[in-house]
Amino acid sequence: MPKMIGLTGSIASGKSTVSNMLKDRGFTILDADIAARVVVEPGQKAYHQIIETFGHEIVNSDDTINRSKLGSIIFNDEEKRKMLNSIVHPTVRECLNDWKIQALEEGKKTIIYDIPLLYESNLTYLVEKVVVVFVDEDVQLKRLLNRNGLTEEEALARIRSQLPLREKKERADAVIDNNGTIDETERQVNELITNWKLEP
Ligand SMILES: CC(C)(COP(=O)(O)OP(=O)(O)OC[C@H]1O[C@@H](n2cnc3c(N)ncnc32)[C@H](O)[C@@H]1O)[C@@H](O)C(=O)NCCC(=O)NCCS
Ligand SMILES: Nc1ncnc2c1ncn2[C@@H]1O[C@H](COP(=O)(O)OP(=O)(O)OP(=O)(O)O)[C@@H](O)[C@H]1O
Repeated sequence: MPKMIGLTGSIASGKSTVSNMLKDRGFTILDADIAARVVVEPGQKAYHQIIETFGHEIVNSDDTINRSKLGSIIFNDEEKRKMLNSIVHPTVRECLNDWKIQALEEGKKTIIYDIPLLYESNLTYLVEKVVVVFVDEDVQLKRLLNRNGLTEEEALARIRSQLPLREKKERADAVIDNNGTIDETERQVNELITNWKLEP
């Protein structure tokens, strides 16, 4: 049985940065954000449910979901966020499970779940150990503003829609501090691989 590892953090804390480093070293990453994009493509079950719930105004002219519009609705309204989660999350779990089965068939020694809402959605049962990618809130806000072109108010609403990152840090089996340079983060990723004896 391979080692099952959870990789989490909060919005813009650096999960993708760390998971790309792990991918470069040959590790298999099951990415919940990617799964959440696949399951809302036109024709998929969740796609129709989202339109029934949020209306045709969140559909682009090419029939895809307008993620920016849907984001501005759900990050400002907890009830609507819960509605979207209840549509999307079950199909995300199914998608991740299909990918896991494939990775098992391929004989991988380590399977890494990259799940931003690992703690919020009580998914820790999927993994043996959790690593949290941590940044201070001011760094997180600055990086989120730079990356997504949101207003400060929109960025803060996104940060507050998740469990505080310091609480995730307290629950973690290991923490990667991503406040510093990319090189400093890379060094911690290498240490983690050594300490946990991880092999692809
Ligand atoms: C609202 C949507 C359309 C916004 O899309 P957008 O392309 O702008 O963002 P993206 O999907 O890349 O998500 C960026 C980050 O936002 C955070 N986030 C996304 N959804 C949620 C949510 N429901 N609750 C809290 N944080 C969330 C995560 O940290 C994620 O890494 C999209 O995030 C979505 O469909 N969310 C619901 C599914 C979900 O919960 N995904 C998270 C992993 S399962
Ligand atoms: N150590 C670092 N130094 C400078 N910039 C960084 C560092 N780590 C990440 N970034 C930048 O910060 C932003 C957020 O990082 P990343 O996309 O990896 O976070 P994430 O946790 O995957 O985000 P999300 O959950 O929102 O998708 C990106 O623009 C990334 O290039």
